[in-house]
Amino acid sequence: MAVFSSNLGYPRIGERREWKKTLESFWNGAISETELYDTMKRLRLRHVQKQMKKGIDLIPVGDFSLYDHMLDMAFMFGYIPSRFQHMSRGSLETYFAMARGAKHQSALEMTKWFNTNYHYIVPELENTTPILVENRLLHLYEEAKQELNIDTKPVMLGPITFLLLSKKYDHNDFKTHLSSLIPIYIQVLKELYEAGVSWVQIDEPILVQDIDETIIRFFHDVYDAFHAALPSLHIILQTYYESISHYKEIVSLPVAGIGLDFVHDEGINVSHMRKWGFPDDKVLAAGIIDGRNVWKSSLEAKANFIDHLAHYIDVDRLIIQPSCSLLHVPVTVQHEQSLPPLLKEALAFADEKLDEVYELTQYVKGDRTIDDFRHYDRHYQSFVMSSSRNVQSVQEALANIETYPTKRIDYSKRKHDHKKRWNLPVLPTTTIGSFPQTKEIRQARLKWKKGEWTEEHYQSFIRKEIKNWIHIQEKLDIDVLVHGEFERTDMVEFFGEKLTGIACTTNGWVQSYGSRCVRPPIIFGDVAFNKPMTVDETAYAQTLTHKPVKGMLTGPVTILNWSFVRNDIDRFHVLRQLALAIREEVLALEKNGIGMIQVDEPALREGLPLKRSKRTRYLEAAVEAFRLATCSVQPETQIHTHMCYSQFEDIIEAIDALDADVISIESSRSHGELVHSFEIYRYEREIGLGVYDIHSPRIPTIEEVGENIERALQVLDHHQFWVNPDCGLKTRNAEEAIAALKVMVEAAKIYRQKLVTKTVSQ
Ligand SMILES: Nc1nc2c(c(=O)[nH]1)N[C@@H](CNc1ccc(C(=O)N[C@@H](CCC(=O)N[C@@H](CCC(=O)N[C@@H](CCC(=O)O)C(=O)O)C(=O)O)C(=O)O)cc1)CN2
Ligand code: MET
Ligand SMILES: [Zn+2]
Repeated sequence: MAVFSSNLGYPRIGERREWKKTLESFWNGAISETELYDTMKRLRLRHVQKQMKKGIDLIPVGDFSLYDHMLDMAFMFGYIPSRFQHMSRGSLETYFAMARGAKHQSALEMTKWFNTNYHYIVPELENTTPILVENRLLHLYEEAKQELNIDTKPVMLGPITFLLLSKKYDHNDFKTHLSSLIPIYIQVLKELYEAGVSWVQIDEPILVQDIDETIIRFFHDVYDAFHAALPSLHIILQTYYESISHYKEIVSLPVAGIGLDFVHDEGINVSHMRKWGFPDDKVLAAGIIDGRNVWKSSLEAKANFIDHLAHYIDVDRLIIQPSCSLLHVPVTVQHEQSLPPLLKEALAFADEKLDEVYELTQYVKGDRTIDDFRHYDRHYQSFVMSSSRNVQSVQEALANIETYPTKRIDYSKRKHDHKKRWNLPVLPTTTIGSFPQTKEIRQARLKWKKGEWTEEHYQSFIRKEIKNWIHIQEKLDIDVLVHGEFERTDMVEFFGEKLTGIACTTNGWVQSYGSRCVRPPIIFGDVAFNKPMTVDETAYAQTLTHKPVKGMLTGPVTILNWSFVRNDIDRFHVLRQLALAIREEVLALEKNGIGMIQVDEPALREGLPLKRSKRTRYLEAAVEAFRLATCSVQPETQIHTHMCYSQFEDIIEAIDALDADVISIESSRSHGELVHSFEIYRYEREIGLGVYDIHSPRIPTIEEVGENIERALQVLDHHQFWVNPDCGLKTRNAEEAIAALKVMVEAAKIYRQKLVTKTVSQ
């Protein structure tokens, strides 16, 4: 055996977001299907070639996608929901319609990929019998072979994770679905093998969750079958994001290699190796470079770790790789021009991480010594010691954390104050915060950032937008207004730019879903409030209307989960620092006459640890942070919060414990399921279950919105219920946003009227 360097997945978006721009040009008709395919092919091959030049031996193919890798799997197996079956199978039109919805078909649901800010399309299996529509992996392998003469490593999601993450089938039929998928996987693998593939990576991240014995038995069925059919193909069974729960059983499966995450496993994977050893007929694909954070590694410490692994496995059976796909980090540090130099030197994005993988592989081969690594991360080390990480006022506040209120007067008492203060109609209407971020707004911001526009010019442009949208909201007759968030690039980045201790990149883009990207801020030091961040725009909006304007902030948990966080202290310390900083902003808004303040926590569910045993601690910390941020307000101030993109059933008690007066939750793509959880859990506060999907350009009908209201009112009291969209409207255009809101307000009015008639007739 030889030692290999490997990668699990490379960012799709391209160094300059070429991928995003190409997709969007195709969607708005600026380029043809052929141009789309050609550009995508060029990008895909460029990525393979780049990895080859960096000395990566096992280069993934199949990680690249035109939208999402789960959707690719569903598509490859012909899992086309019936509402799309009139479209031609395998066509690009069908593919994008499933992802984004079409005129008469709603899109498939989209949800969080494990504990990340990446979202996947949830396949709907219905009673489809899968077939192999196209062996995508074979084409990708052959493409790289023909064009670049590189033997790549096809990567795909394994059948068990695929099925467990899919929906619209009876889970009692899991076995039947699995039985029909196994031969198809085997066909894919067989064709790959015959084409000359030697290594295949099959991802089964579900193995890091708490799965039971029955599922483990299915793992035997699947991998026994693969082995029986293709005894000579080298399959790596790959896991990531956590330690695996059934180590002993999993490492005994008949595969050539096991991929483990040694970064996010809290030492558990190694302790399993210590306890049970590692089979001597397998390779260990060792994930030792952090694929989810951006700090340079201490290669010295990593080399020591490899030496430690050597107690349990011959080093010539090691594959050195990142802990997971590099999908979650930006492409390269190279193009960053505005980061403080010391910080820039402390960072490693995808490309730099691959260099680290290469270096460590050379170490295992004996071509590097630990001495060679001594100075590699010196900038990172000096950074760790810097004063930005030891701000006295922050440290003092943390030491006195118990002096900050985390409890308000009883909800039952303050609720009456709120009813009196605003006297809103039943089923009040509102929106989630953002209005369309048009090209014009983004370009204005770009000009301001480049210095072509003065601060005043930009500010007055933003005010014009606010004014326009306050008028639009009044005309639509919405009850609780928002200023529209026009001044924000992104809800997390915006606060990252203003808080002390956080830096923002210029080109550090990461895919969030489809073509949408984010630049996660880098929390490098102690976090502190500097000066009010949202008061000017919010207070200005309030001067324009007699209706209440809701202040709009991003909560501490979300800032934490959507940033790259320093790793020298416990994350929960950072969380408390963020909570105290946001608390200052809440108080500043309140002081300036804003009576409703929404503190968004869309990432609260996403941060939930994959292992149940760790959840209580996380949820306690998250709830504490939210309460630290919000509980210092006066009883008459109404605190709102908002969440989206998640399954909420298992955190509903924590949601309650936030003690927010009003919550809005995304629910239209999975309405029935969410409403059902309120049958079981008696939620007493005010709540808006999103009544239409904002991710689709489709305008909902009054009937659809009405049905959603009606279903919610079956389990929630009408005095509790708010009517709002699923999430902010920043990704829509003005025309779509206005048309949909009009429908929403009309539907709310119809139901209001129905309620009045009902009360009168009773
Ligand atoms: N951080 C985060 N995570 C989240 C969400 C979120 O809002 N934020 N929402 C959920 C869904 N995820 C989303 C992620 C991204 C976007 C989104 O709209 N992203 C925008 C980028 C937003 C942004 O930061 N824009 C900047 C920079 C825009 C830009 O590309 N500027 C051009 C110039 C302007 C132009 O010509 O368009 C350039 O630099 O070249 C700005 O507004 O200033 C995009 O990909 O298009 C939406 C939802 C869950 N996770
Ligand atoms: C991803 S949650 C978004 C909440 C934010 N207030 C907005 O409307 O965009
Ligand atoms: Zn949202």
